[in-house]
Amino acid sequence: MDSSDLPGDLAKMLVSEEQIRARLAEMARQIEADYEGKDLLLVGVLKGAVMVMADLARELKRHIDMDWMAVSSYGTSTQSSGVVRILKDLDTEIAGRNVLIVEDIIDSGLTLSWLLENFASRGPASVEVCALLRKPDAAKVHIDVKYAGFEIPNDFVVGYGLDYAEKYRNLRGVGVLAPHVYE
Ligand SMILES: O=P(O)(O)OC[C@H]1O[C@H](OP(=O)(O)OP(=O)(O)O)[C@H](O)[C@@H]1O
Ligand code: HPA
Ligand SMILES: [Mg+2]
Repeated sequence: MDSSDLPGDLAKMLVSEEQIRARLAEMARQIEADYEGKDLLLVGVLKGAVMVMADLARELKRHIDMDWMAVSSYGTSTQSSGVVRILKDLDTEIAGRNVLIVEDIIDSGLTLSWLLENFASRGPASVEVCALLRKPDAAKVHIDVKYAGFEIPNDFVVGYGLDYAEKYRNLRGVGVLAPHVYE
């Protein structure tokens, strides 16, 4: 599906399915090299990170464990509420583990800053972040991202896991949502 399948809803496409696939493959090679010989637990942040997790995990040619945390701060808005709610906690203990948090996007950074603090208190061996998208101009807090896919402008985007009011997550690429949809 591309913007022509959703006339009017997307102002423009930003990152294509093919660009995402190629970038995730590059990131997977880096991750394989950095964690060679080490245990690795991928933690996906539901729901947005479902697509990134599915594609990144299948690119990795090594054993991994997977777990999920569900948090939400956007709800049906295009602005972060600033309040991160845990909807589902991890199923596994992360004490002593090498954790790689897998995210679709770092926007204000509030979700990850909260998650990193939360995880630090559980005594992991290491915690790093892998995010497909990042909006440098929207950052309210600085997040150290070890694996970053694409830097994008400060517009509300949808697709490849990212939603507006739960819709558009199934688009294969990422595009800017046309303002008339939410204004
Ligand atoms: O850097 P931030 O400004 O905190 O924004 C990033 C977070 O916001 C989105 O989640 P959302 O709260 O929309 O939940 P969802 O993944 O279920 O859509 C996205 O998936 C990130 O987790
Ligand atoms: O631009 C965005 N789009 C969808 N969800 C989001 N969550 C944070 N930023 C965004
Ligand atoms: Mg959302």
